[in-house]
Amino acid sequence: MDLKNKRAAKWKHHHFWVSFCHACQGLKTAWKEERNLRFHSIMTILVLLAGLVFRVTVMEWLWLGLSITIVLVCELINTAIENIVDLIVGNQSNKLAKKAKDIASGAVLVASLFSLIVGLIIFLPYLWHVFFS
Ligand SMILES: Nc1ncnc2c1ncn2[C@@H]1O[C@H](COP(=O)(O)OP(=O)(O)OP(=O)(O)O)[C@@H](O)[C@H]1O
Repeated sequence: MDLKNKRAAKWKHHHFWVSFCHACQGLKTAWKEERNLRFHSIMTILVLLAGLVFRVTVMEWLWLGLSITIVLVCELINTAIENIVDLIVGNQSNKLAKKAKDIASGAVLVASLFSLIVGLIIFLPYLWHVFFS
């Protein structure tokens, strides 16, 4: 094993709970550092409350759950990509860094638009019922 592989092996943990704690630490860091993630999390809580208030069906819960999960996962991957790009280029302006970050943000945008459409399809009929019937 060469020096590089030995160093990599130092960080390797094969215990499930150690990996689980690292994943939780990652969520905590992302929550602390990413304003957008906090915004999406607050939206998630509002959507879950709306689901409870309107007593949405099981199928609707599944679509809401899928939409929320896709947005949060994209936001976490976007954050990881931003950190990797910053690690590589630091404070320097770089065309490829911009491209990578913009594309990662694009993924969050696509997921958010999908969630918005799902939310409108599910909640508009309930709102219509409350206000117009
Ligand atoms: N090193 C860089 N070189 C050139 N442009 C950059 C660089 N870093 C960031 N940018 C540009 O600035 C934008 C914002 O980058 P930043 O790292 O602040 O992410 P952010 O504001 O957290 O983005 P997001 O809203 O997607 O989470 C990027 O999408 C990119 O267009």
